[in-house]
Parts: sequence; C-alpha cells; structure tokens
Amino acid sequence: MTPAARLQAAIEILDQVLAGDPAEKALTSWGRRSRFAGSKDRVAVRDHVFDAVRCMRSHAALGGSRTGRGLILGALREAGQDAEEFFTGQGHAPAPLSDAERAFPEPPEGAEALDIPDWLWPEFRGSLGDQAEAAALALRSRAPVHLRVNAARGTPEKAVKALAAEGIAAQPHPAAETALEVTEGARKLRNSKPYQDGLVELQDAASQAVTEQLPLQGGMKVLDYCAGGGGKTLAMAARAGIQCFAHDADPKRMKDLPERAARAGAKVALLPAADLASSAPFDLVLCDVPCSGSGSWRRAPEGKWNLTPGRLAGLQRIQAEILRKAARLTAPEGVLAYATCSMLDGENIEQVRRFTDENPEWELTGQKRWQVQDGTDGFYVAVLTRAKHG
Ligand SMILES: C[S@@+](CC[C@H](N)C(=O)[O-])C[C@H]1O[C@@H](n2cnc3c(N)ncnc32)[C@H](O)[C@@H]1O
Repeated sequence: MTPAARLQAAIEILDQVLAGDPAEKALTSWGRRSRFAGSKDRVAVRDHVFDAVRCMRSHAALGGSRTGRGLILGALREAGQDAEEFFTGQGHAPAPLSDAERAFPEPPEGAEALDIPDWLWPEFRGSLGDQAEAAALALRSRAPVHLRVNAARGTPEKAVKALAAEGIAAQPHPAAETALEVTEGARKLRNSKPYQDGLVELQDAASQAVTEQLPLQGGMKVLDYCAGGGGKTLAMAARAGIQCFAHDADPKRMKDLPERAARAGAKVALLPAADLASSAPFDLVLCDVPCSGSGSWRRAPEGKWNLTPGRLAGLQRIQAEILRKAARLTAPEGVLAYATCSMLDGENIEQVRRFTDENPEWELTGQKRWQVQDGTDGFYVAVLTRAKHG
C-alpha cells in the first residue's frame, strides 16, 4: 500500500468509529476485507487510527470537520505535511481536497488543543494543577511498551538478555524493580520465548509499582477483589509465600487468568461471589476498581470521549460500594488497598476521604500517584489500615 492508500484506509475506519464502532472492531473488519495489506500496512493504518482517536478534538478542528477525512487532514496539518501530496485521488489515495477543505481553519486553543472534553477540563486541571497541560499533552501520544519480569522465572538482567537474543531491546524502567521498557522490536514480543515461557508479561510500569506499594509478606492470604485479566493478581502471586485469591463481579474477565497463572508458574484460586464471605477474612484486599481510565487514555483513547459526567458519577458510586464491601472481607489487623488507573482526584484521594469519613475505624496510612507525563500510565494507590484506638 502507498502512504496515501494507508491514509484512505484510516479515513474509512475512522468514519466507522465516528458512527459508533469501537476502533478495534473497525480495524479488525478492515483487516479481514483487506487481505492485500501486509503487516507493515496494518501497523501503519492502526497507528493512523489510534493517533486520530487520541487527538480527535484538535485534529477535527485543524481538519475542518469531525469526519475521517477531517481527522486525517488535521493530523497532516499538525505534522506540518502538505495534505495535497496525499489527497490526490490517484490509485487508492483520498479524493482531492475541496475548496472548503483547503481553507485553513483557526488553530484550536485551550481544552480543544489539549484534546480534553470541555466539561472535564476543570476537574482535570484541579487534580493535576500545574502539570495538567503536560499530562493532557502526554495523553495525545502513543504509550510506551512496558514489561513485568516474573520474579518466579528470573531477574530483569536475565530477561533483558533473553529478549535481546530474539531481537527485542529492553531496558530497566525506574518506576518498579520488575519493570522493563521495550525500546525496539515490540512487535516480536508475543511470539518470543521469554513471553511464551512466562519470564515477562505485558504490564505498565506504574501498574507494577502499585503492587510494590502494598505491605505484602510471606504467609499472607491476599484477595484481588477486582481481578479482571489478573495483571495485579499475578504480580502479587509472584511474591514468595503469598496465598492468592482472585474475584471479579464479571467472572468472564478472569477467563485467561488460569492460563496466565500457569505460564507464570503462579498459584491463584478464583473465587465466585458466593464463596467470598466463607473464604474471608483476608490479610490484604486489593480493590483495583473500575474507573474513568484517564491514566491509560493513551492506550484506550476512546475512553476519553465516551466518558460523561453521568458515567463518571456512576463509576464513583461503584468505587464507594466496592470499598464498603471489600472492607468487610478484611481481617481486623488487615490491609485494604484501593487503586485506580485514573488521575482524577474525585476517583482517588476524594473517594478515599469519603470512605474514611464514613468509616472512621479505617485510616489512610499511605498513598502514591503516578502521572502519565512521567512516562508511565497514570495510577493511584491508597493503603488503609484499621485505626488503633486506646
Ligand atoms: C480496573 S479493572 C481491573 C484490572 C485488573 N486488576 C488488572 O490489573 O488487570 C476493574 C475490574 O473490576 C470489575 N468490577 C466492576 N464492578 C465490580 C464489583 N462491584 N465487584 C468486583 N469487581 C468489579 C470489572 O469487571 C473489572 O474487571
């Protein structure tokens, strides 16, 4: 495919996304009907599509319309490229620009230029203060590829060497002891021996750092209450002597967890809701709650545009409910940990404050946040213990 044909493919896929299809689904159906596209074409088209979704507002403004053509035109203008070179109408290239498209619009400003929804900007700025612009700008670019080295299988040094032998360059990431950042060859990862053998897992460095903040000790009985695919379950289970349980309100989300645990050489027991109370108490309960995902909008940019004030309020109600339920499963001297991949105070410190105000027997004994402009996903973790009176 020529560069212009790749842009035309992205335009068609983006029109489907704007009509309501998830980007992954639109890309998959394009891939199926485009057998002629080679692997480099697929990667390039995918990058065009996700870049456009990350920068939907500003590129639509620069391109003069919220359409596939407008978004790609805006992307070319932002990159300082001459769109007429690609919009030629020849072969599979996009049709030539109309007079209206040729007119250069006013450049976007404020939240529009930063690709944050207007309604969210006050909360975003309130949460991130003087880092708000840097965070919003970071969310406009692609996320790095981070790996977690499975301590049960080897050291970071061993993993770096094993990856290098397969043409994948990686280096330690400062956010977590187990974290590596892939600097070259990321596309070879899933078929590589270190990945297939469970020496490395894909996981953002801050997500790994969350479990490093937990006071885990050998002999502890630990529950991952919102286990999902099990990223944090496995990170905890890799610690020696931990007895690990995983639960999720939607058990289908955990369907790959047994296989991932087997690959990692970890033991994890899945707990359905009916067995939670009889398996309690736990020494540590981690609640990696559903959230806006604002810290991972580089990886899942549609979340930025799908969030509404009503959805955010709904998520905050669920977060509060999860904390209340998980607290009841925690042993008297146990630890309750609360984590989000959000950078919004309303889902983080304010949520924890509401919980400790309503449940004064709990106190906040530690918290940490990671922000997207520092090179990881945005994350937050709070560690709560029962206050000792008298
Ligand atoms: C942020 S994801 C978890 C990600 C996972 N911990 C990981 O590291 O890969 C949140 C999970 O919470 C689950 N969830 C939503 N509401 C819940 C509830 N009321 N109780 C337990 N889990 C819930 C969702 O199904 C989802 O899998």
